[in-house]
Amino acid sequence: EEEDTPITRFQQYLGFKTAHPNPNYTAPISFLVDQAQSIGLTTRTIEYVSGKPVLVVTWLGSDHKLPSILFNSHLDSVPAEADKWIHPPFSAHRTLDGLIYARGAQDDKCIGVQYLESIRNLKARGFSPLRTVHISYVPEEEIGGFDGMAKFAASSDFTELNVGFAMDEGQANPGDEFRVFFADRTPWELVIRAQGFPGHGAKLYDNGAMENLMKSVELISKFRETQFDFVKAGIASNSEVISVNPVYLKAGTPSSNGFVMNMQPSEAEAGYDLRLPPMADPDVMKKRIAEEWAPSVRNMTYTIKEKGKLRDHLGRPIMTATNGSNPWWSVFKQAVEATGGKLAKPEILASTTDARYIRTLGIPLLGFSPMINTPILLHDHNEFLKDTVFLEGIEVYESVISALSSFEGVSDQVI
Ligand SMILES: CSCC[C@H](NC=O)C(=O)O
Ligand SMILES: [Zn+2]
Ligand SMILES: [Zn+2]
Repeated sequence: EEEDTPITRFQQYLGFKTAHPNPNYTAPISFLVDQAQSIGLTTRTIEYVSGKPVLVVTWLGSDHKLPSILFNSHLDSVPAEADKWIHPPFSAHRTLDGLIYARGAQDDKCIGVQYLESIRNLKARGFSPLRTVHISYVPEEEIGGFDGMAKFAASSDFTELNVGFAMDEGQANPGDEFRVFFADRTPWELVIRAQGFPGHGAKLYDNGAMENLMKSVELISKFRETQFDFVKAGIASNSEVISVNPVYLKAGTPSSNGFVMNMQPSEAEAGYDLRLPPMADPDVMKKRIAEEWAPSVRNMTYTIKEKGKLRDHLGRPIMTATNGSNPWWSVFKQAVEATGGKLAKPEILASTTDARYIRTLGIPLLGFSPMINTPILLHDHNEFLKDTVFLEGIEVYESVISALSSFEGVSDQVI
């Protein structure tokens, strides 16, 4: 006889092969639709880009005029190198001590199932929400969300949801406090290119392309070091500084067995992953790139692809307040504390999620994945989540969803 419990349902969801570059979106969506309908929730699937569906699950509140609450998660996962895992990454194998191994166990299939399981329990207890609760399942987050949340957030469907407050994924904590995130860093893809005189490999001369590029590489490494030093000295956390990491180098004259070794090439380029915290000044960064990292006097050019915005339409850094000015913050905080949980100091997320598309609309959003006493394994080999941690997360969401959806708002504001 097949068991059907929150854990086996989690394992089922983890079994779908949702890794890039060919994520299966149909199977997990039909599973989620079945789950949602069995709980008595309505579902709607929308394709803004063909083959890349967005699922919206809805639990209607008693007051349709009040703004709704949205819980988001992504359907897709990063790839996994199966031969480097102790259990196959889509087997969702559960060890005797309760560790469930799967790509996506932490990032972020846990919350996708916990949202539904907590509503199942709230319904069973007879709870009914004042505000409407929506859960969204979006594709393509791991590759930037451009064909997923970016399109959804820009749609009239999204506007019609009338979202007043939203939650999205966060990260695990090896310690015993729940982490919560009020902003994401913004990614820039930076490519710097150098041109220079070609010449014999034996010749010493100025203005070779490689030489020009290497000067920039050194300058960028120095800047990277100054930022990293703030972290090492404990002055800032990883996500509060600007990170710049080289991700590829491209140069050389190809030959049949590698590269021609006695030619200095006329072109060379390097690619960087750059992340800026919301307070960073994008213009200062651009000036540094133009004047120091890729100056035309050294025959250099560059391209920056900004994969998100740092400022909203009023020029304010895109972040959610975690103080008295944001009433949702205290509702959330109290709901977590009501379960006996402790919240860590709110943080900026070092990486980037779909949360940025929602915050950009001016909607307050907190990143949160209730996983304490858990090593941070997202994008790593042997990603796992302990069964008891998963189950405790359901209880945390019961408290969070019931509190947020019951929040009447503050007297003179419709929030
Ligand atoms: C260009 S946005 C990239 C989004 C991606 N998100 C998860 O890892 C990240 O690299 O942070
Ligand atoms: Zn994620
Ligand atoms: Zn991820």
